Amino acid sequence: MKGDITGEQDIKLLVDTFYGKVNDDELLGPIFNGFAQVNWEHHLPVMYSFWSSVLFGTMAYKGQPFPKHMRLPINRQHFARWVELFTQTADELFEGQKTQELKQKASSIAQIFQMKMGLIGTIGNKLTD
Ligand code: HEM
Repeated sequence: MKGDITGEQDIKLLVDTFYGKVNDDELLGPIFNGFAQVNWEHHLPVMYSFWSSVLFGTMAYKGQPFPKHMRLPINRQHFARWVELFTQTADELFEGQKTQELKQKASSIAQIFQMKMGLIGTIGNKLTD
């Protein structure tokens, strides 16, 4: 039986598994590894601290997530794939209240990013395809 997300080890497993899928994905892989040339040794620990701050209020993450996304060549399809892979990863590994919270936070942050980028209007109200 799957358990819920309870601490740092679970977050590490989630993040590592998720970015493993991102790397293999034909839509998202080239954004991270081609366009943005992400340094994974740096990015993964940043993401551990981001999610532990969001889920457990650890305040380990001090950055500002949105600006890094502003200039990426991404549209609603990229965000839909990101959310799909993230949700899939969470459901494969965990279940429970924190897991629900995680998936909900991820999709609402994805919505906020898309609104700030002008890709969608208010939630669920698309401006363009
Ligand atoms: C199409 C969707 C997305 C793409 C292609 C994407 C791509 C990226 C890239 C290229 C970086 C910069 C890595 C670096 O070189 O430092 C980054 C950073 C980050 N992303 Fe995303 N991202 C996406 C969606 C999201 C979403 C939905 C979230 C939150 C739920 C998120 C959270 C973050 C955070 C916290 C950082 C670290 C910012 C920092 O350095 O402080 N991303 N992302």
